[in-house]
Amino acid sequence: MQAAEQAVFAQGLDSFELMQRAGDAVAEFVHANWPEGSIQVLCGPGGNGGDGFVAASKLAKLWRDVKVYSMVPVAELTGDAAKAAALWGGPVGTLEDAVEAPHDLVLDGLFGGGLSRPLEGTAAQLAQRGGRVISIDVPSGICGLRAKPLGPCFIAEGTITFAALRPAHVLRPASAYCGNVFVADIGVPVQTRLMENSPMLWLRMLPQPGMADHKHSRGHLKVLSGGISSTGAARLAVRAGLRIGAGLATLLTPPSALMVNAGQLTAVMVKAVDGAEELAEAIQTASVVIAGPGAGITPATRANVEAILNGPGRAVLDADALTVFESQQDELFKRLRPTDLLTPHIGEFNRLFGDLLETATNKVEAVRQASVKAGCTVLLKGPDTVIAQPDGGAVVNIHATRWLATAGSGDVLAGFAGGLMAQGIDTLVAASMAAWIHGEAGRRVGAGLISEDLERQVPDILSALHGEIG
Ligand SMILES: NC(=O)C1=CN([C@@H]2O[C@H](COP(=O)(O)OP(=O)(O)OC[C@H]3O[C@@H](n4cnc5c(N)ncnc54)[C@H](OP(=O)(O)O)[C@@H]3O)[C@@H](O)[C@H]2O)[C@@H](O)CC1
Ligand SMILES: [K+]
Repeated sequence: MQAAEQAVFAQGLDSFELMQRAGDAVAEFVHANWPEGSIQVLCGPGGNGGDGFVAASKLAKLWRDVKVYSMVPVAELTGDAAKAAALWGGPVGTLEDAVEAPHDLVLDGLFGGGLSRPLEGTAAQLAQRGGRVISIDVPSGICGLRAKPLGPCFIAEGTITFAALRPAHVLRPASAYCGNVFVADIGVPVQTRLMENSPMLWLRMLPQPGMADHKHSRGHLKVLSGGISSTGAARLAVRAGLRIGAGLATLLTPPSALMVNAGQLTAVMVKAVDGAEELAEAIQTASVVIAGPGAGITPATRANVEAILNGPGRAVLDADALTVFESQQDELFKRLRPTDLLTPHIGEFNRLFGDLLETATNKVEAVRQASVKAGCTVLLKGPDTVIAQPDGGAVVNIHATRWLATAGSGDVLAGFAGGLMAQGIDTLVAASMAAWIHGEAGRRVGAGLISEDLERQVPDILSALHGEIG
């Protein structure tokens, strides 16, 4: 049982009342989205099956052609599931009966939050049968908390869950089995610390200049360039940061790469810095400094990161700025400030945080634990990008496209985050905005995307978002 639900029961709200609300919401979800066809309702032995019985009763009242199959004989059901089964006045078949029975849709109410082991026997056979499935809470066979299948599992077109998303609804591999996920409000006052990224979370905080603003009041982003043969990554980041609204953007470059950088930048300023001491001086006026893209895994990069973390601006550390601390993570962690941001991909994450992805319950927990270790916000890039801050707040971004898996894509993301942070946005919020806008830009470009294309999508995306605000 979810902690929030337990809290509600402690307040005296009846668990069967919740089950009835859940089952009614399931029926409405099914009827609204799959208005035609006969429905085979599969009910398990616990609460998930109870929801199935309630939903079946309601769907029958909506004149739907419903047949119900229960994993255990109704007489053996106990508690709320037994009460729910009593609401259903029609015949109840066995799961074996369901295997060959004709139907158009399956409503999967076999197991939800109480799945404790892989599906076996007829349940496993039904899961692997194929066909159109709508799942209650999670597709049966998926562990909602660990966000992965325990064995055979249903593949749903749609999943309806209650009160709040579970990790399985947004994290791979489980999310791939859920189809479209709908969260029904059943009156549980949830204070979830896990959110799916969406403009709804942050639209009103999206920065836009006021009439009295000028370039100096909109934040100064500084990005550290790599050496002469690896300058492109930092340019991608700095242009992305300027485009997303930082008032000023400066590329800090080794003197040897000054000409190559200066030759390719116009609105972005370019300043030569030779070594960590000069860097420390150059970042005194920075709101945010980005380091890592193209930096190189060298003692110089490490000295530069240390200088940045001693400076006044917030830091966005990516790529080599993370890898350079591979065998001395604590040297990095002790310097990070709570408002800094790390943006590792999975390899960089493992180098910094060891086997957290293996040992934590799920990816969200792994990134939460990483953010506690680091003492700042951590964004783990992937098809399900997870952003977490040390107090447990976490956002998962699934607004993306596979075309974003290309060179330089992460540098642009770091630039978006840094550019938003430079405008004064809270780190977790800025990272969430950046991840969503990055995904949206990728979707707009689609096939053939190269990272240079992403920043060019920003004006239209920002206009659309600001249009929503009015
Ligand atoms: N909590 C609430 O307030 C609300 C909850 N709601 C609903 O309740 C659901 C959670 O209910 P639940 O806790 O009864 O768990 P559920 O998944 O139905 O079944 C557990 C049973 O299955 C058994 N079992 C497990 N794995 C098995 C396997 N592989 N093969 C065979 N058996 C297996 C397990 O047995 P055991 O592990 O003890 O041996 C136990 O008997 C939740 O997902 C939502 O739909 C809504 O009504 C809203 C209000
Ligand atoms: K289910």
